[in-house]
Amino acid sequence: MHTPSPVYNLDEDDESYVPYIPVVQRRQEKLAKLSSLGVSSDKNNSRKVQEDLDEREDAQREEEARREKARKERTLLLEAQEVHSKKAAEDSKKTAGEKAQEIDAEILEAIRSRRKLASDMELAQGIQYTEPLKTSWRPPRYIRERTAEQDQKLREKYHIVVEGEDIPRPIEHFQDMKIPGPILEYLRSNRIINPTPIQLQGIPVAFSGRDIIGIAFTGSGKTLAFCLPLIMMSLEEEMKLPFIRGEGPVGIILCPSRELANQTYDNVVTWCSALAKDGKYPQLNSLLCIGGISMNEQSHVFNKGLHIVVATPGRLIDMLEKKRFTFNNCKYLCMDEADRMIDLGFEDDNQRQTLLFSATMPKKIQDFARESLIKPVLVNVGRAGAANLDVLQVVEYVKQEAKMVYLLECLQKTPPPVIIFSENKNEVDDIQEYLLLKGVEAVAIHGSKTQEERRYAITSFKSGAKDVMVASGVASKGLDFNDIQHVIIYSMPKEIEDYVHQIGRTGRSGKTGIATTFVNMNTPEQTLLDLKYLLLEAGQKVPPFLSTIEDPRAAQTRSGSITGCPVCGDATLYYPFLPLNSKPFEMGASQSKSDSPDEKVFQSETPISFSPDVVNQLADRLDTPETTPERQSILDAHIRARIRDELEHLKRDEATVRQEIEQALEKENLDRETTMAGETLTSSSEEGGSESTTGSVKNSAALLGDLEEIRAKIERHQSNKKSTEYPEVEANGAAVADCYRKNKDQPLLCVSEVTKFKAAVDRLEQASHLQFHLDCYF
Ligand SMILES: Nc1ncnc2c1ncn2[C@@H]1O[C@H](COP(=O)(O)OP(=O)(O)OP(=O)(O)O)[C@@H](O)[C@H]1O
Repeated sequence: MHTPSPVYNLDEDDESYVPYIPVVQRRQEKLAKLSSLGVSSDKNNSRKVQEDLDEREDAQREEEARREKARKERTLLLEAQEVHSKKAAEDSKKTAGEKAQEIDAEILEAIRSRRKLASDMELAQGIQYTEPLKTSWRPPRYIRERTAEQDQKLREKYHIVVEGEDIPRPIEHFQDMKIPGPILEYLRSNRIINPTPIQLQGIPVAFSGRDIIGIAFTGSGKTLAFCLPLIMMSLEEEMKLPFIRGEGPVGIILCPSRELANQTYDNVVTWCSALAKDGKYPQLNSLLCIGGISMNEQSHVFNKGLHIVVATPGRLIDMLEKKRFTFNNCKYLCMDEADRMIDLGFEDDNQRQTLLFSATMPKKIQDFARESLIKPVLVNVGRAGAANLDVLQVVEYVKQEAKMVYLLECLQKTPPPVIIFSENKNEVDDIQEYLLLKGVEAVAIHGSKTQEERRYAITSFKSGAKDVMVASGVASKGLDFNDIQHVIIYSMPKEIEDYVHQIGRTGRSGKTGIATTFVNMNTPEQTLLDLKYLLLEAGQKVPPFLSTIEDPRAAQTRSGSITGCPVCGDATLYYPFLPLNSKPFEMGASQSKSDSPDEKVFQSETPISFSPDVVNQLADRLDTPETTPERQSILDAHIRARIRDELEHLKRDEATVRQEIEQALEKENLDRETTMAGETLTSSSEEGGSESTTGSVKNSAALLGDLEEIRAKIERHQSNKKSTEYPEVEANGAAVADCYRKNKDQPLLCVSEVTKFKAAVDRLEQASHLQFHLDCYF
């Protein structure tokens, strides 16, 4: 059978025929459609976005232009004010401690980031010198044969403190230092006969090729201590093989100001000329390398070999960059007033001796220097940063608007020459102008004056043609003018080190001088505190407005984080360095008796406490007393005078206390008798009869505790065998103990009497403690 073939009706459904499209294909088509729709909407979107962006860019551009315009219109002053107020707002949120920490961190970071005093070549080649420079100098035999104890005795005699390995011996006479005869003669003709303490230890150290950190007070002869070794080293080199053009320098002395460099250069030239004068020794050539002068003027020096360069950092770096000279032969680098380190980036690989000298040297710089130098010797005459004791320091409160007028009055304290310091250049000009108007022969010097003006000011003042020099900080470091009688600090510098340098322009090389400082509301409190401590340390009078300033850090002392006595660490005592009852110098009528700071301090019942800094300063001071026996005796006299005053006060106090105690006891007995009599008379049950008594007396147990404490103190005081050497203190102690014993069995004292009694004993203990240590050390 035949199966019919399928019939397809092609015509019928032709129109409505929809060919089959697989699902996958359909989905793809749909997706394509959707995505094409999407693209077009994306296109629309992106156009929109682009427009937005353009708009935004335009707005930004406009804003930028507006800001630029505003920036141009704004003065620097406004910007500075803004930055300042922003910083002030930030600062106000910080505590004093945080601020101090920040400053410390900044200093440390600055120091850390500086390279050590090694040359580029040394650093690149990894060369590290570990031994000091070798020199041919040796002290005479009799000095070499001295024992270490003898050396130490000599140092003690001159109050020199040394630190370091294998320290060269001190030498008491210039002749024994093997200094050439012509120089010795020249020094003698200028009344430089015997070395000062910094010289008698510093020069042998430098002659031996050792690195040195030399610290000694202002005007104590540091310049000679570092110039002489360089002259000797140059002489030796020149005598070995004469220098020719392009050779040298042998050494360099870096100074912080042009004026100081000039002065040091003059000294070097004079000493070198004295050396060459009789033809026995060659002429050594020196170059002054400072800003503000044309180096071509010194082309004659460049034409010969160069031995010594005295420079300020900026010009020196400039000269090195221009390769006017190199450090290929440089063996000696000295930084005068080295309380700021600089990095010169030497490019040679010479071994070199480094010397740092200053009257003030922050501990951090000392530490850094010790790390950077090779087996350095620290020669310390007096505490770094301490004021020269030959300067009488007077601090006066003068209102800002009254300063100028008072200045005239102040100038009459001494005859000329007088230096007036101000921190502000405009103020320097104003003061000079005012003085000139008043007929005072005054010159002025500050950083904005031309080199010619600066030179004129210095020379006319030095020669005595002008009586007064008004100066900004520029002239404060190192400048040595003849016999300045009086330094007036018109505006107190912020840094106490600067103050030390400024007052140090007077009282030089053993002479005495006066420094008057104006302070007022504008002086920052921290500066005033530093000043107060410095005055205390130097045994000077502290005016009332300074003595009442509280040290915020003192709270730390009270909280026990700082020990009381810097010598023995007795934490039970606050260490009132001195209650200032003495007047080492009488300064006429500048202060009336009624507002004497001394009384104010003494009246205060709370012991004076000191900041860590001061405690350290005191410790340093006790460890490193002053230089010469004369200075020592001045210091001793001041301190002893104060202690005597303190003891007098104590005695007076004690007598009053005793009298008051007796009166209190009498009153007590009387009250008791009256009460008892009243009780007997009334025979009533009233218990309020003795209320007046019980109200005024302290609980017996507590009182006994107080008395026990007093007794323990007195016993401790008396059992201190060494204190028996001080009969005054001892007698006082005995008197108080007696008073205690007398009242021991009748512990019904008024609370206020006990408090007074305790305070007297405390003060007695402080005084005896103080005297004990001072006597041990001074
Ligand atoms: N051995 C000495 N005997 C007497 N006078 C000296 C002696 N040495 C230096 N002098 C004189 O002492 C004065 C001060 O010296 P110098 O300028 O070197 O002091 P300084 O310690 O560098 O002071 P400053 O810290 O202020 O720079 C100078 O006039 C100097 O001539």
